[in-house]
Amino acid sequence: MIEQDDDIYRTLLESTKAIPWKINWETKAFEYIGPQIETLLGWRQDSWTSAQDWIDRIHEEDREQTAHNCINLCENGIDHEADYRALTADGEYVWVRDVVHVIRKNGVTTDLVGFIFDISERKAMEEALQQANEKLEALSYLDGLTGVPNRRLYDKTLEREWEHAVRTATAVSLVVIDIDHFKDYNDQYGHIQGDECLKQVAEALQKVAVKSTDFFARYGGEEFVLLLPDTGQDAARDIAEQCRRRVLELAIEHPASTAGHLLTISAGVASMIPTEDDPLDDLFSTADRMLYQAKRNGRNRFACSWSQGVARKERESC
Ligand SMILES: Nc1nc2c(ncn2[C@@H]2O[C@H](COP(=O)(O)OP(=O)(O)OP(=O)(O)O)[C@@H](O)[C@H]2O)c(=O)[nH]1
Repeated sequence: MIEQDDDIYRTLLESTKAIPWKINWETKAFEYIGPQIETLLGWRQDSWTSAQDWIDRIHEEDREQTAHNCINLCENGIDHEADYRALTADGEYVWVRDVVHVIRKNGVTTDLVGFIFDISERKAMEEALQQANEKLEALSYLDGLTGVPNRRLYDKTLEREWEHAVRTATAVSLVVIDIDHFKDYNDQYGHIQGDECLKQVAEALQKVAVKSTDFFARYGGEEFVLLLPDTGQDAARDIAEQCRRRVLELAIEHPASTAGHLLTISAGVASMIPTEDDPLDDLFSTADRMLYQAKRNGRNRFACSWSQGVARKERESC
């Protein structure tokens, strides 16, 4: 009767997808492993002789941590699970989950029994999900219309660069750019052509950001920002002038503009060597104030502010 039961248990164990195994903890020898292991990994059932075979067939990157944790937990009599990539006989890897039960006698570990599960499908799904999430995350930092970075990424970048400038006592500059009389452009040509115009302007302005640390973004509406780390007032002024010229060179007709018959931009430039006492908002609010000064003084121009500590110098260019 007992022998018959053994047969039934064996048949049951060997017909499941979970692969049963048993290791003698003292000798570290495999006393049993289900024949399904051959289907999953290609290694013959009788090739699993010792725990070292198991360790050797773990992916190099997972091996040390998996083996170390497992040995530790087994010695302390703690049941556990481990996910790792198992080597197949033809050199591929399959994600598996090992569920380990520790058998102890008088507080000493004697045997381990467990099941190996194929979790490769779930892992593939997790990886696809993670890739989709990363793609979504990247998209969430781009402006849908122009494809350039958006305000969200600008805020993040500004924070990082501001901290860098404070820490290294280096200059940081910001150019805030606004298309002149864009409402009139939309009114004359319609919103769709207005969108096209925004795309063209974004593309032209993005090309001005040549240094790897320069960061260009659409701030919102018809307003763009160019953040220039490690850049003082003279270089920032040159860059603002380049922005103004690049947009003018697009030669987009805008007869309703008071700044000429072509589409133009105005810009405000703020440059500073910030200290810990300066609020982060200072850079934008100063550049924005300079932008409105440029607008007030006739558009198609920029105005600059340079500050270090309490000293502030402002000037206008056209
Ligand atoms: N086509 C289009 N228009 C936009 C978009 N975002 C903002 N605008 C338009 O940009 C215009 C901005 O107008 P205002 O803020 O009055 O400024 P302005 O007409 O450019 O005048 P100044 O800035 O003073 O030179 C508004 O008409 C908005 O509808 C967009 O994504 N597409």
